[in-house]
Amino acid sequence: MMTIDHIAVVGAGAWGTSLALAAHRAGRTVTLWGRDVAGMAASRENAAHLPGVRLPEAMQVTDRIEAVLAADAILLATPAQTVREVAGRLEAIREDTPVVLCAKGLERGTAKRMTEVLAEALPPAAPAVLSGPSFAVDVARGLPTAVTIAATELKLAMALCHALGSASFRPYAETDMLGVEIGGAFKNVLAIAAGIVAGREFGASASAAVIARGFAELRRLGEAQGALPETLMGLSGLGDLVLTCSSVQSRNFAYGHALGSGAALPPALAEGAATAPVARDLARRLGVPMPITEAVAAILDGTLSIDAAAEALMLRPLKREVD
Ligand SMILES: NC(=O)C1=CN([C@@H]2O[C@H](COP(=O)(O)OP(=O)(O)OC[C@H]3O[C@@H](n4cnc5c(N)ncnc54)[C@H](O)[C@@H]3O)[C@@H](O)[C@H]2O)C=CC1
Ligand SMILES: O=C(CO)COP(=O)(O)O
Repeated sequence: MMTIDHIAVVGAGAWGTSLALAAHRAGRTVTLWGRDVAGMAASRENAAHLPGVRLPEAMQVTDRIEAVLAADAILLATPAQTVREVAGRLEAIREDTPVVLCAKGLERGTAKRMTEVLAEALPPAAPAVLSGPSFAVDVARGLPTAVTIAATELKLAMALCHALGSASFRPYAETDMLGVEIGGAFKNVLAIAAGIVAGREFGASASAAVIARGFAELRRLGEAQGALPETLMGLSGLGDLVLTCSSVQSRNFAYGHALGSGAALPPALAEGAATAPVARDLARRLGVPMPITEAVAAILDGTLSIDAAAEALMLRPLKREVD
C-alpha cells in the first residue's frame, strides 16, 4: 500500500489548523503552511481561529511554500475562491503528489468544482477530496468526527484514510469525488436558508422542511451531474447538511440567522454566500428545479425579501413529493 508519512497542510485558518492537528494525532510528520504565521509559530496557538488549542512542538508552522513541496500528500484548506491561486503556487510539486481539496464551494465566474480548478491550476497533482460533518473546533479538540475522503482510485483514498485516521478522526474512503464535492458545496447554501428560517422564527417545522426539501434539491442536482445517490445520502451530503442546518456553530447558518433576524452580518467566512448564485446558475443551465437555492440567491442579491421568498416557496404549484 502507498505510504503517506509527511503531510503538509496549506492554509492556516480554522480548518487547516484542525486538519494539521488531526494528522499529528494520526502519527504523521506535519507541516502547516500559512500567510503571516510567525506569531502562531512562536506562541504555538492559532489564537484567531482556535484559541486555547495548543499546537504540538513537533508540528512545523511555516510561511515558506518550499517546505510543503516535498510532502507525501498536501491538504489544501484555504477558502474555495482562493484555491486556484494557492494551487498555482504549488507548481513545483512532484508528479502525482496527492492534493486533497478541503474547501467547500464552487468557483465564482466559472462554476467549477474544486477538482476542476485543481486540474487546471496544478496538473501534476493527484486530486482527492475531504468533506463531511466536521466543525474545525470539534476536530481541533479531538472530539469524535467522521468524514469522507474521495479519490478516483480507491487505493489513494484508502492510503489517505490510513494517513489521517485516529481514535478521534475516522475517514471513510470513496471514489465518487463529484458527489462528495457537490454535497459539501451545496449544503452551505442550504445552511444559509436554514439560518434564515431560524432567524425569522418560522418555527421548527419549517426548519425540518428546509432540510428535507433542500436535500431533494441537492440530490436532483447531484444526480443530474452523475453523482451517486449513496454518496449524497452519506457523510458528505446528508450528514453535513444536517450538521450545518441545525447548529449556530456553522458560519453559514449564523450568516442566514443574521439575515433572518435583521442583525448585523457576522464577519466570518460563509462559503455559501459565494456558492448560492453559482449554484442557481448551474441549476438553471442543467434544467434542475432548485427553488430554495433560487430563493437564497435572490435574497442575497437583494432582489427578493425574506417574507416574499417564503410565500413564493409555499405557494409553488402543488406536486408529487418525489418529482
Ligand atoms: N471551519 C470549519 O469548521 C470547516 C471549514 N471547511 C472549509 O474549509 C475552507 C477554509 O475554511 P476555514 O479554515 O474555516 O476559514 P478561515 O477563515 O478560518 O481560514 C481561511 C484561511 O485561509 C487563508 N487564506 C485566505 N486566502 C488566502 C490566500 N490567497 N493565500 C493563502 N492563504 C489564504 C487565511 O489567511 C486564513 O488563514 C472553507 O472552504 C470551509 O468551507 C470545511 C470543514 C470545516
Ligand atoms: O463545513 C462545515 C462543517 O462540516 C463548517 O460549516 P460552516 O462553514 O458553515 O461553519
